Amino acid sequence: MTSEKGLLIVLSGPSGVGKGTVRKAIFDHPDTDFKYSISMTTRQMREGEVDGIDYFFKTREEFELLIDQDKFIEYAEYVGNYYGTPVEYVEQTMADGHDVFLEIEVEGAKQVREKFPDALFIFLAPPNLTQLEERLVNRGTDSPDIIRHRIDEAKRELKLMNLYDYVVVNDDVDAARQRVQCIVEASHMRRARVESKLRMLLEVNN
Ligand SMILES: Nc1ncnc2c1ncn2[C@@H]1O[C@H](COP(=O)(O)OP(=O)(O)OP(=O)(O)O)[C@@H](O)[C@H]1O
Ligand SMILES: Nc1nc2c(ncn2[C@@H]2O[C@H](COP(=O)(O)O)[C@@H](O)[C@H]2O)c(=O)[nH]1
Repeated sequence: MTSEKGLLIVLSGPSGVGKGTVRKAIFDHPDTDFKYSISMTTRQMREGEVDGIDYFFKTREEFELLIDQDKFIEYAEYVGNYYGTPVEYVEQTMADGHDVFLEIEVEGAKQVREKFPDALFIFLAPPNLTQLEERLVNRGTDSPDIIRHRIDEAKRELKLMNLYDYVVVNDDVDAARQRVQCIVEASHMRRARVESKLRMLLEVNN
């Protein structure tokens, strides 16, 4: 990495598209050296989830206090629960020179874009809506009502994919993992080129 500050990588997309699955494949891969920002949420813990690993689970009161204290770089209310990205971890980790990876929904990504215009925004898209619904049903974590709500949200979110730097279709987990890693690598190369050009220009002007 040539930049002192790490890159902020935002992976977003509708619920059930496979963001968590692709993220796990990325972090299980030996080439990956970025850090994952664990979000806070007020939703109920699912079977198998661990506090502090999957999320930091908070009550609504705790979360709202953190909002008042400006402790999030972004937060959103999604299908009845709050989700947010803790500011301290992200800023400190990037300042230490590490890339930070966020896996968040679309409204939160919009807020990150306003605060971090240099971040890299990747939209993970499903091959189609039928497969998206099948994935949510097969995952078996949500009631039919919640799945309907998430699909309604997905229809709205899919219309916003053109606001992203890249769209990756998750037709296959390993292929999607490779595409995301490639996009991050290309982004680093581009940053390095721009920085070296800038250095040259500054030398010429001095
Ligand atoms: N490429 C794929 N092909 C088939 N199934 C997939 C693929 N990617 C993920 N899945 C499955 O789809 C389901 C949803 O995946 P996952 O939980 O990773 O989605 P998500 O986008 O993180 O959802 P949420 O936003 O609700 O957390 C899981 O059961 C997962 O195993
Ligand atoms: N805006 C944010 N969205 C987040 C964050 N962490 C997770 N998420 C997204 O919420 C939905 C629902 O998640 P689930 O675990 O209940 O299925 C999903 O799209 C997540 O990516 C966050 O910090 N901010």
